[in-house]
Amino acid sequence: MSRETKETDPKDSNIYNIYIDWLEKSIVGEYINYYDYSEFKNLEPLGNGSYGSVVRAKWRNTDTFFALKTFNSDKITLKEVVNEIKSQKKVDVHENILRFYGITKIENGKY
Ligand SMILES: Nc1ncnc2c1ncn2[C@@H]1O[C@H](COP(=O)(O)OP(=O)(O)OP(=O)(O)O)[C@@H](O)[C@H]1O
Repeated sequence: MSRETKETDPKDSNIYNIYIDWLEKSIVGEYINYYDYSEFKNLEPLGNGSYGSVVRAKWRNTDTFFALKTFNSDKITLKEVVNEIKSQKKVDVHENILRFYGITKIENGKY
């Protein structure tokens, strides 16, 4: 299936809306912390994974640093972002698993 066909397929856009709804309801219901992207400063690249790049960022005027993971929309669907968040919540009881703090939205509207 070509990319164009995929994007205009109403079935796909319904699925997309289901995941956008899940994400936005989780943010509004405060099940997931939402950080304004403008609160992150001093962005420095950390590495690249199969989903996209990871940067180190300073939060507000604190000494707290976060690793911000971005998802390339051409490689991953929103469904996979949501599934990653759900999986992370199930396994974050282990000390070797990085803690998931929350989500932000970059200028182009991507989470
Ligand atoms: N919390 C972190 N602190 C420091 N570096 C990190 C952190 N998270 C990710 N990185 C760096 O970014 C790279 C990419 O991370 P990412 O989680 O996207 O992928 P991965 O775990 O390496 O592999 P995959 O994409 O297959 O899950 C890592 O290999 C690492 O170098």
